[in-house]
Amino acid sequence: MTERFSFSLLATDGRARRGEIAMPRGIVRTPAFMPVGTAGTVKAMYLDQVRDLGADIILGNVYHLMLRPGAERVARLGGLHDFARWPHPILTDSGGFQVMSLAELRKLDETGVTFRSHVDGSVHSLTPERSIEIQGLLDSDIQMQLDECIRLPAERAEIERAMELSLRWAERCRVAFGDQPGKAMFGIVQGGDLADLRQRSAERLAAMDLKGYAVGGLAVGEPQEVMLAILDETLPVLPQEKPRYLMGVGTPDDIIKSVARGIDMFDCVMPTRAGRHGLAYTRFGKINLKNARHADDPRPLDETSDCPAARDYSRAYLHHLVKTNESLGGMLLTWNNLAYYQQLMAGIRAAIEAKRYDAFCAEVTEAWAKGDM
Ligand SMILES: CNc1nc2c(CC[C@H]3O[C@H](OC)[C@H](OC)[C@@H](OC)[C@@H]3OC)c3nc(N)[nH]c(=O)c3cc2[nH]1
Repeated sequence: MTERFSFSLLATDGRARRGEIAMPRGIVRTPAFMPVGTAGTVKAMYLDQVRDLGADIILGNVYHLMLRPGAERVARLGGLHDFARWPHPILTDSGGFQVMSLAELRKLDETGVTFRSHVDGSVHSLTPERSIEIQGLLDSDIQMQLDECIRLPAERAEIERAMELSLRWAERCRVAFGDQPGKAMFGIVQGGDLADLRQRSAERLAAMDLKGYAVGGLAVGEPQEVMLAILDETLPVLPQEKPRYLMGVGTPDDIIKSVARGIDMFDCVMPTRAGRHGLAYTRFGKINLKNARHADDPRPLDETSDCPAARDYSRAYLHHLVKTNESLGGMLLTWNNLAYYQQLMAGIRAAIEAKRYDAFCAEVTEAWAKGDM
């Protein structure tokens, strides 16, 4: 067991990287998909199941947890790991994105952001220092800086203002985080869709010598090719020996294309949220179990899978559960979807080790296109 946070590159294949993040609570195999555990729970899953699927790390969220049950209360109860019974690594987002997307009546200035809770209208404020303090109270292993993620399209002046503010907040978070050898604080690259601002943001964050870097401001509705072009411009400026985390991404296709450009970590609500809405992610692409064509189909989603939700239940039964809005429908499809995402990540890691990543991408893309009619 290691006392220090460290990242090691084990293999590369082109710009794709196979690595490991080591910290006191465990090892994260990269490229990694991090199930979203917003309020200390991966919705519709037992965390033992999440672990059994191969997840090395899950996400938590300052915004949700500071509102309910409150960061000081979680700290009094032993921190998020004890509270949620997840003894492995946890990464927490800083709350900035959620304030901009969920809260009402918010005011943002140099000091931070003041907002009304979307839950009960109570007024709260988040500064860089308070966000890091909350993440410390949660005992989070990887803490994100407070940043301002703006919606695209936006004027250059607005993108530059938010990017520069996020850089000043990164420095304040770095000071507030201090020296915690077993934990990490990641900076978040902003700069919208403007290559020169993205590179300036990445260079200034790289100069802060942080333990890892996220690429933010993406997966906010822009076309995939715009996202990938921004990665092509931004990643070469970030240090090769530090982990890179693409926030909020994405579909299986987003993931394989972003790994090819040098991303190590991903998070996305898609597999869990889609599962609750009747959508299954499989080796054959997406299957919408609401569709009547499944009503008499005795086949499981994927008889070759080692996940019971994919292997042991007929599509007819899953269709029935989804149509009758039974809780078990969302539970089984979430289980299936997270299993598929972790199987995809395991395949990605093995392909990079075997230096056959391009062939792997061609194989999975062909299988998605062929479907399973
Ligand atoms: C979807 N596209 C997407 N998500 C971005 C998140 C939030 C990730 C966040 O996205 C949900 O919150 C809303 C998740 O909860 C539902 C959070 O999980 C705990 C997750 O935290 C890492 C970003 N967070 C920050 N701090 N900065 C960003 O620029 C940014 C960009 C994102 N794009």
